[in-house]
Amino acid sequence: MVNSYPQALTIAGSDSDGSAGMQADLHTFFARHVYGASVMTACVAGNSYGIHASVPMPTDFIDQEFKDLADDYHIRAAKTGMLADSELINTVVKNYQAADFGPLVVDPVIMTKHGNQLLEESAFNTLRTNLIPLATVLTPNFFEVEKIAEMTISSDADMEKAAHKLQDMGAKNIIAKGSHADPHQTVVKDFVLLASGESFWLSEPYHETDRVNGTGDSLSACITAELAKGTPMKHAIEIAKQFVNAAIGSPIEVGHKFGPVNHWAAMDRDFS
Ligand SMILES: Nc1ncnc2c1ncn2[C@@H]1O[C@H](COP(=O)(O)OP(=O)(O)O)[C@@H](O)[C@H]1O
Ligand SMILES: Cc1ncc(COP(=O)(O)OP(=O)(O)O)c(N)n1
Repeated sequence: MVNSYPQALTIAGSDSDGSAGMQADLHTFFARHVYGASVMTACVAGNSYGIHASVPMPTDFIDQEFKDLADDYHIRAAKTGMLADSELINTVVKNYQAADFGPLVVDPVIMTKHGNQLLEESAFNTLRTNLIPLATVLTPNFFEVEKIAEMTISSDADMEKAAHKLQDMGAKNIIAKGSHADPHQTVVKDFVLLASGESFWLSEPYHETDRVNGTGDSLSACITAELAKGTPMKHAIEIAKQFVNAAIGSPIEVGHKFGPVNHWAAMDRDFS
């Protein structure tokens, strides 16, 4: 007997320490029982202390990666991660539009939580005008909400207003991730605005740990995996929030500083 698994795609940068980027996406797809394919857009060299070098992939190589997958695989959902600059964003937009890869989850990776800039400032407008309108789901973190919506967020009402601004830019569903900068907070809450207009806050317990590399990638990859399985949007987002929380809540010892989340802890859990 040949087993069959839904196929999902990550269009992202490779992170050499395995904690974030494409590697975190593929770990997440595996943990959610989805087959993971990848279009590599860039390579970063780094470890748990940070990122130390980065190179973009040639655009004709990216074209070939898309072509080879489109010719052979049945991708049911895709996500974007690090896209580095305007040229790479436009290459990905062109190829995604030509392919039939299902819903698109856009993680608008601008900067890591440790301050490494992964998208050139000059590409922000291309992100806003060319990629965000294609997003079935947009998953900005607190900093990215402020940057993309061009607003300062200092209250829940600000966050809700910003999410509506992002929807006005063309993204269908938004999960605007809240701040977790305060070590005394007890919960981390994200604002969700669905295409239907329904909106709500999702809360989970705050875990005080340095092992949080790849949280955003794992959240967006989990949404992508669930969409590839056909899980309805609201439930896909709810599962992803619980999945990431479980992965953060049970740290593993990898690296000496800011380590990865633990996908094993979240594997095969029945999130309702
Ligand atoms: N220390 C933490 N405890 C619990 N949840 C967290 C913690 N850090 C991040 N999260 C959650 O992980 C998800 C990814 O968010 P975030 O880390 O802000 O993304 P990014 O990696 O894009 O900066 C969000 O749902 C956020 O609330
Ligand atoms: C290659 C690569 N892509 C993305 C990231 C950032 O990952 P993300 O999960 O959005 O953020 P952190 O939680 O790692 O800050 C990365 N580091 N490398």
